[in-house]
Amino acid sequence: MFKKYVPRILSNFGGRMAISRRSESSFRRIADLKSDEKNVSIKGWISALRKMKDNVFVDVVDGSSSRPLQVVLLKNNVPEALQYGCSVKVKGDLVQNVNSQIEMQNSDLEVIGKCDLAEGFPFAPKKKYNMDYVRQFLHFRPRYSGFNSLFRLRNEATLGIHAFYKEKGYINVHTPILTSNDCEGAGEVFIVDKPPRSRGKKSAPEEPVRFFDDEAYLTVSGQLHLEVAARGLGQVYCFGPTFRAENSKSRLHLSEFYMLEAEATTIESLEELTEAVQDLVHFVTNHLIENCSHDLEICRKTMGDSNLSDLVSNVEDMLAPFQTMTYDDAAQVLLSNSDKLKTRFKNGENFTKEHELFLVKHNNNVPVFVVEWPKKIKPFYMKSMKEDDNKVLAFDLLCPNVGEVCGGSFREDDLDQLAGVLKKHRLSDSLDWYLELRKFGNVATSGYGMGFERYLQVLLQILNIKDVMPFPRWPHNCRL
Ligand SMILES: NC(=O)C[C@H](N)C(=O)O
Repeated sequence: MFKKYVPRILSNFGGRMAISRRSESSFRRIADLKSDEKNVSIKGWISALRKMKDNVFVDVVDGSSSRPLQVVLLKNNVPEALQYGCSVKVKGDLVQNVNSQIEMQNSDLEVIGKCDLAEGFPFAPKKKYNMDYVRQFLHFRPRYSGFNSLFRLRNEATLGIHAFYKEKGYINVHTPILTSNDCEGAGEVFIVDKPPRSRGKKSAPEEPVRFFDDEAYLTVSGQLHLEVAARGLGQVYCFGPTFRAENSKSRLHLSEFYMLEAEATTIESLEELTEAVQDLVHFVTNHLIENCSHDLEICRKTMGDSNLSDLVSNVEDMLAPFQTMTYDDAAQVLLSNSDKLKTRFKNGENFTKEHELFLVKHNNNVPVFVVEWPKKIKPFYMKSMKEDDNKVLAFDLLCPNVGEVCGGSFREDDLDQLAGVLKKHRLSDSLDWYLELRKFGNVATSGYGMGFERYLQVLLQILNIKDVMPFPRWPHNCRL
């Protein structure tokens, strides 16, 4: 029997655990403040200063909210080092001011860390900087108002994603980052290499390199592991860092990004699969609107690119019913508009970014699923259509600003078919276990992978993917 263990710092109120006040910090978070409280202490950074005749009005932010707390200081009570950007401790009484906002009065302010523009702090008060400039200072970006909001949005979207899957009964699986499969057809892989200890020391014995003499890679997708987990758990998902080694410096690629992937035995048609993706996008977008609409507004205003006007979506576009068109229909649209395209489209081939964006625009900037793709341009694991063996049961979800945000398919589950495909791709040895999944207790699965940063780019109208990732990595750039 398990005995219920109640840690000393926890007390049990009516069956619900509450953390004892003794473990709480004496500092409060701005988001939690209410008016008419006295002697409240906060810690944060100065985001604005306004000097009046008798008072100085100071805006303090602490990361908990997009709204700063206004602190009123008497002029003769202002520390000398007080400047935009410095870190402070403030204590005072909270009241509701004439603008119905909470304000701190009778305040005592202590500067904890000075911040001097003259000594080289790269951001001046009230100035708007372009994203390329801000990106040079990854170590200060969380304090820049748009990024401050972005971090909270990423957090809230993550919570929304987990809430969505919990509601749908999916199990979160921690798929590995180090993996021995490099063969998804998803892109180029980073190879894991252990540096030989002997390097530089002639006498020491040679140490094995790579992954203890074996091949190992940084994951390009958790899909194959999810296919394992789904045949046991039914409905699974993973959400974690994913790595691609393409030498691309485009505004849409990172060497490390977050991908949300799901796999299920319970979905029976391509229509159901695309519906599941639409539900996910709608749920997470609504979750963000409900929980951090001000952050959404700030992010779009300070970091969004208004030059994108004909490419961007409104938040509402992400909540509209998405469109669906077959690859063949999409191909017809591109062929009949070839005079408007810079890159030539050849039927049966993949779309370029320009083609993807053209198709979205053609659908009035509402996200569009392109379904039923030619087999020869899609990865080996996709299931052929019964009606046409040259097509696979797959989709790409195309969105404004970025093009493809999500891709998915039914997986080939026929043992003989898959054995043939693996043989053709010389994968029979490395993916023997993948084939065995179809041999013992098999059930068909389908799933998808959504680029988290691309979704945020669409929602926030942000041009460059590097600006929706806290610490972006791209070719030749691994700062911090
Ligand atoms: N789980 C998925 O379907 C995503 C797919 N493996 C990809 O990397 O694009």
